Amino acid sequence: MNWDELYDLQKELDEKIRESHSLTRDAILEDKFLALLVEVSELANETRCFKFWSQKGPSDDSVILEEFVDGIHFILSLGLDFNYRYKQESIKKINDSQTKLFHLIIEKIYQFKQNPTKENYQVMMKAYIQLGYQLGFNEQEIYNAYLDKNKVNHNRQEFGY
Ligand SMILES: O=c1ccn([C@H]2C[C@H](O)[C@@H](COP(=O)(O)O)O2)c(=O)[nH]1
Repeated sequence: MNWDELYDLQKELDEKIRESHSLTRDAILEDKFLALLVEVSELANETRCFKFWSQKGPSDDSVILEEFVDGIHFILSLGLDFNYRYKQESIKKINDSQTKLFHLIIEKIYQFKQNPTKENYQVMMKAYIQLGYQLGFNEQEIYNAYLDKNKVNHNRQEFGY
């Protein structure tokens, strides 16, 4: 994965959003953390992994992948706010349930919010990618879906989302 390319694309999008809504980084930081938590919850909702009361299966992979890359957007964006970049690490697929991995990523997001170090940023992104792998996506799929959604986000800003 070419992470530098993704950070550069995210930077362009974030700048466009901040400029068109006349916002500063500081003013939106708390909202951005909440946005990330909401995206993680929307993702969980599409997987339906926690719906022990229901027989219905998960949404289509394309829907789940789009939700997943919404979260990637916000994690990249937080990296830009703190001037951190995720360094590619080898990630082993672990056998924990999806529910466990959702709890783990939520913990790591709060850990980073409370103590925004470079190490905690790395751990947060790693936990998120691990979740993506567990959901069945590979790097190439995540990369392509990020590019597609980034374009959608640019269009939305141009057409008054
Ligand atoms: O500063 C921002 C604000 C939003 N988004 C992107 C991330 C998600 O892909 C999308 C969220 O859009 P909703 O569909 O949840 O409105 O916007 C950014 O990349 N940067």
